[in-house]
Amino acid sequence: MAPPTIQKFESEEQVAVALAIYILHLSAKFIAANGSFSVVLSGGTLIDTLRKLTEPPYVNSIDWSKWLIFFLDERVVPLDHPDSNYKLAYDGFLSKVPIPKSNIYPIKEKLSPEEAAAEYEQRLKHLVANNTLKTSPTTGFAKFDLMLVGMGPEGHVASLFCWHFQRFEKKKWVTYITDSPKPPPNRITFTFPLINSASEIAMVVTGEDAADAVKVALGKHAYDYYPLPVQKVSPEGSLTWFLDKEATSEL
Ligand SMILES: O=C1O[C@H](COP(=O)(O)O)[C@@H](O)[C@H](O)[C@H]1O
Repeated sequence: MAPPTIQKFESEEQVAVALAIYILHLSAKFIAANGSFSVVLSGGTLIDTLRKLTEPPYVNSIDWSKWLIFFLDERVVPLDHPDSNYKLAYDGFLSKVPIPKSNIYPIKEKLSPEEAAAEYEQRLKHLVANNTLKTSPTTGFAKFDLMLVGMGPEGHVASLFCWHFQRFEKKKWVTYITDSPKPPPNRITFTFPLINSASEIAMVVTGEDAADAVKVALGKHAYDYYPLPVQKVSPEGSLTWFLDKEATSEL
């Protein structure tokens, strides 16, 4: 992987603007090259940081009809449950932009975590087989154009947590967890081989709660040891960090 690009901003508002410009350019680039733009959303604070995309001039400058939306991780709850990442994304972002409903891929409801993970993985493999999604020639996993990745204050990404074996998964594309340390306990999540097959990853991290984990991931001794899931984010494409002043306060 090429060294990550680290972009630091004075405020979360500036992060939101820079992120909108970055996504706008990638959207145009991938649509021109492939006719579509596959985007993977995290939940959490990321969704609010996408707000500029729903406003002029950005909202009118994007060909939303070509976007395909996937979920990096999901809580195994009904899609209208307050804990659902789909509901968070729908209320805060997807309902405000004209992405066709058939281009949005939420998890299937009423399945166990294990079944929901297997079903989502099968659906991704089907989309690769019918050329809706690309494959990484290096890893054989699906190759998404852009993953928008948030980070929890203790350094988790997606639903891949410290001290949980899912972060070492090598074969599955999507796995599950039934004892998430952050509620709710039942979740499905993309695995690191799938995450790291992406063309572009944006790590979007704001707020002082994240400062300690940012120090471990990006500070002077960052590469001496690898205790945090976020340190395993290492795509075959490009990695860009979007950080506000508070998140970098320990660097
Ligand atoms: O539980 C989750 O947490 C992470 C981080 O959320 P944040 O609120 O600290 O930004 C999020 O990226 C993930 O999608 C979500 O399920």
